[in-house]
Amino acid sequence: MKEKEITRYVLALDQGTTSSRAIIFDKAGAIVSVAQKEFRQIFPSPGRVEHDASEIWSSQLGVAAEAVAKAGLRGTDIAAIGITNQRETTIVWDRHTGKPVHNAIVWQDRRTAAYCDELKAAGHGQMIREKTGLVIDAYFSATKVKWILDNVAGAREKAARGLLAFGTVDAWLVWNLTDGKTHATDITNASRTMLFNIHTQSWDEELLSLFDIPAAMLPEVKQSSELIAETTPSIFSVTIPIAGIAGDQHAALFGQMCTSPGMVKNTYGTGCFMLMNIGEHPIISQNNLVTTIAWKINGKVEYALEGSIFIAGAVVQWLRDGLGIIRSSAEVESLAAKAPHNDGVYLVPAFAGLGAPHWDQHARGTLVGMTRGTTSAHIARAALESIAYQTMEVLRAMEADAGISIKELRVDGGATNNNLLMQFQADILGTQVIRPKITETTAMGAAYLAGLATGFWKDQEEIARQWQVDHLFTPAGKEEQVHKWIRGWSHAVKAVKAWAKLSAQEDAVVSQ
Ligand SMILES: Nc1ncnc2c1ncn2[C@@H]1O[C@H](COP(=O)(O)OP(=O)(O)O)[C@@H](O)[C@H]1O
Ligand SMILES: O=P(O)(O)OC[C@H](O)CO
Repeated sequence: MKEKEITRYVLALDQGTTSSRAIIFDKAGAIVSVAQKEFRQIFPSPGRVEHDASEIWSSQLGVAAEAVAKAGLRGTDIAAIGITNQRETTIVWDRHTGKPVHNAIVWQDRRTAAYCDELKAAGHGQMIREKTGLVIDAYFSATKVKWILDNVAGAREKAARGLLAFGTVDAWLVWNLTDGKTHATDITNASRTMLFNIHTQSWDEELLSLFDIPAAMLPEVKQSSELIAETTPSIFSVTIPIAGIAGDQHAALFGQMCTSPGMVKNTYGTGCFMLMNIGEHPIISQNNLVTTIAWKINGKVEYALEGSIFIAGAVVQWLRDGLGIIRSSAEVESLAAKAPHNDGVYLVPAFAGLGAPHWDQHARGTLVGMTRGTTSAHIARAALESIAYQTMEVLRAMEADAGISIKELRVDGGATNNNLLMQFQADILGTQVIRPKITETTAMGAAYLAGLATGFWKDQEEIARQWQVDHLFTPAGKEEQVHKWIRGWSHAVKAVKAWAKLSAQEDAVVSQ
């Protein structure tokens, strides 16, 4: 008798800034089950953001088990695991005990901003840009690793003796999934550390020496789609191959099937991250974007241009948790709709400085244009619009760098559920905004990368057929009006920068 074919699945672990998620996909690319757990955001002082790395691991492990159980599956049903993660967030742990020596320093954390200013003043910007594709900013991992080595008692000495390991969140998960047997990251995560040369595709000695980081701490760099390790049997009762890893934005680019040069996606989560596939030849941006590795598959590296916006969906969380004018993120849409126009009110949510294309570490959030008639609806609208305006600035920079006009923007992430925001986005861009049926593109990208490596999916053509449109937002703004709105936004950003400059000058005088 012919043996019944066993249906198998791919498990994606999506470790985000605010929650850990696990999603199981079947061969048709459909979601079979999802489990999610939020974890603690730790704000030790203004500008500092930390996570408890043990909580990252325990929440991720918990949701993985929950997703498998919810789908009624066992470990043997999982063909492969793909990992995708919040990027840049830095963890240093003791190789012997497996315990972190400090809380994870999150990508949003600004504690190394002053040191970054020193690096710029000392003229390292050009060299770092050429080698890593990045601009000097506290956002990337290098200065966070240095901070830990400089500030945790005994850490520098232990690191020099090879007793400490550094990793971004993917490496931390791999270490724990393999019970400390594998210390590895993938090339996309490596490309966000500011220690990795994206041209030679190796850790860079000059950068390691500049930041005084011992090479012995670094993980091995793997492709985004290959057999990286196997999980320790105690987790799922069997060993499962970890066969795909990519930073969340790179995974989303893949999950959106932006696999040809010129294709662009924007993810609207805590922050907004726009990536454009630029193919096999890295372009160094002339417009303050960063160049990053999109993925490495079958020995071939492809690159992307990226614009990172630090505060997007987070501005909605601030309306909910900080101002208390909405009870849930979803409520922002109906509140904003009560104000048909912004009536001149602009919110620039530079709570963690401004990312691309401004890169102003000292900028802070600003609300301008209020009158006695301003209501919470105007503020909600201004908050949503700020997400779209910031996206517009990045898209224009990308068009200038690539020398093309972008005709379609594929979108995903939590805030894309907001139709008012998506329509406004299309209006001010004059570009079609396309929301796919499955907006879990990050997890999907990680699943695809893992499934391709193990032969679960045959090739990229097979998975490209699975991508489907849910909604297409067509620009409907009147040109003159749109120009007026955009002018208002530009003035608001100028105000933020002027304020940041004045406060930086004042700080300098006070500290003299
Ligand atoms: N309907 C909505 N309108 C606007 N923002 C929303 C809406 N629903 C969720 N969000 C925002 O989206 C973010 C969550 O999206 P998600 O993709 O899960 O983010 P992350 O992966 O960064 O944790 C939150 O910041 C939340 O405030
Ligand atoms: O966790 P997200 O989705 O907010 O993404 C975080 C980014 O990877 C930071 O660069």
